[in-house]
Amino acid sequence: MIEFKQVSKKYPTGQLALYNINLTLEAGEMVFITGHSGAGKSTLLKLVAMLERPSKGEVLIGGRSLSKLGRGQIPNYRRRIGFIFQDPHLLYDRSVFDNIALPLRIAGMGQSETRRRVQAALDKVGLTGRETTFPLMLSAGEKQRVGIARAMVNKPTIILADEPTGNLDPELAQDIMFTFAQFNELGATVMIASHDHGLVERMKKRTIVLQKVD
Ligand SMILES: Nc1ncnc2c1ncn2[C@@H]1O[C@H](COP(=O)(O)OP(=O)(O)OP(=O)(O)O)[C@@H](O)[C@H]1O
Repeated sequence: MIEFKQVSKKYPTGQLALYNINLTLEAGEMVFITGHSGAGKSTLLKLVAMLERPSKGEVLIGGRSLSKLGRGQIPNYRRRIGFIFQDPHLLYDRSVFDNIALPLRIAGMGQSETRRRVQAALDKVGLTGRETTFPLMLSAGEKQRVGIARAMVNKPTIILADEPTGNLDPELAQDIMFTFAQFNELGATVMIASHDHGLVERMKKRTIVLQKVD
């Protein structure tokens, strides 16, 4: 479902981030991407999200090369993707509800459907009842959960997470990984970049190790 065919990525600075990557993920799979700092984990995820483009080779989703997507099709494609970063970048002057509702409002969704979807997302990340709370009142783990709910509220078919537990203590980190596993069980394809080897091992999922290109 997600395929990398002989993909290399060189940044305009001349830095080669990925070299000749071949990789196939089945629809509904959950994989971890590990490797040392600078090995290209973030770059790999960015290529799937079309935040970067390959310098060589191609990335295919459902058999279709992303290079064939017209400019007008890119927003629609991105709506199928939930991207979670190490820092959830919440809006601090908006409530938990409004933070999670943001992608739906941007997509022009009506109020009652928005409310229903936000409630469902809150429920999935275990934050029911916190809708009116402001981010400053939340713990680091709760903030990350709000970020996850915001990424999930559009019901993405692909979830990309870049070091989503980097700032969290081990117990919270494990919790967050189980939350991703739950979304995976509901059918989403999940790719998580992490350098926490212990945590990745405990999750017992396929692990792809990237080597730094010299
Ligand atoms: N926008 C950019 N411009 C130039 N070089 C970049 C850019 N982004 C990443 N790189 C370089 O590409 C290589 C791979 O970076 P990337 O962030 O993908 O690795 P990573 O495995 O995610 O690293 P980390 O674990 O430290 O986040 C590194 O050498 C990095 O310096």
